[in-house]
Amino acid sequence: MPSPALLNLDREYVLAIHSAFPDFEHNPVNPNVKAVAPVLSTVEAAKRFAAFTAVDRHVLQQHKIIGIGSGSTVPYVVERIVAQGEDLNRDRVFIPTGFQSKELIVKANLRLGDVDQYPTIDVTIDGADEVDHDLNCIKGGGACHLREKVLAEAAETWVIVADYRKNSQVLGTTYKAGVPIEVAPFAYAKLLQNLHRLGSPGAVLRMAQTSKAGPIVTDNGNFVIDAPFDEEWMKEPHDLLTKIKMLTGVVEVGLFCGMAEAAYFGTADGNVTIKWRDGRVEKVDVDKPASKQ
Ligand SMILES: O=C[C@H](O)[C@H](O)[C@H](O)COP(=O)(O)O
Repeated sequence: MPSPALLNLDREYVLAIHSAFPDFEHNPVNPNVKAVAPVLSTVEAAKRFAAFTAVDRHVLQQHKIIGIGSGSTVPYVVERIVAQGEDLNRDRVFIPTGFQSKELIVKANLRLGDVDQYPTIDVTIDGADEVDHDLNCIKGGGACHLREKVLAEAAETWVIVADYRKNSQVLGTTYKAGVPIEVAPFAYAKLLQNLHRLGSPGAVLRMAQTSKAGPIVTDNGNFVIDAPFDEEWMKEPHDLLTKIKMLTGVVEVGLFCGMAEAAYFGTADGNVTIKWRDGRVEKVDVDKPASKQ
């Protein structure tokens, strides 16, 4: 297993540099070489601490089939898994939730598999757009939620990693774009009408932002509708999920309810808050060895 010192060194470095030079960006590859690309802001450092801590606790020696989720925190998950060493990773198979995670797995020289070969996964670690007090999540900001939900269901343990901005009481507090809904393309207009009638007058088809005219198309060839609902709806995400899922033409809804074992949030001060399924909230000081927490 990687040395905790790897994590500690980075934390001290990031905090020291950020207090002295608030605009300084951290190079996680080699802190002494500032020009060599990727750089870490406070938010990026938070994502990395969350990902590292979650991998250390949940991707264990006995785990051989591992799901890799999507989003901006997941590259750090792969970084930490790679740091566990070739001996451990040689016998493992990694299942992606989409194009991004497939690329991460392949580029890290890890063995790629698919969920149709491995319908039971030891552990899947994934990002989220927002997580509520009960570990219900909004996912699908990157349009990956269909595959993500299949891998979440397939996993014996499903764990979320994110930075502090995603940690909420009620879904929709910080992620305002609405509930991502993957839909069959030919059904989108009827579904927009039905969603407006259900209680989301602001529901819209998600359009490509750059380099493509028209709607975004998912890895599965479908469209995505973003449907904002008010707080009363979002307080009961499972009811909302059930209602949306019943609409004909819906492929999958980006509400993940009652699925997570734990959510790891990197905090702005360089530590990690863990919210567990049973309601416990644990603060992890990444400077201290696990035995002293
Ligand atoms: O479809 C995308 C996934 O659900 C992502 O896990 C989610 O959008 C979080 O992504 P990010 O970490 O980039 O905000």
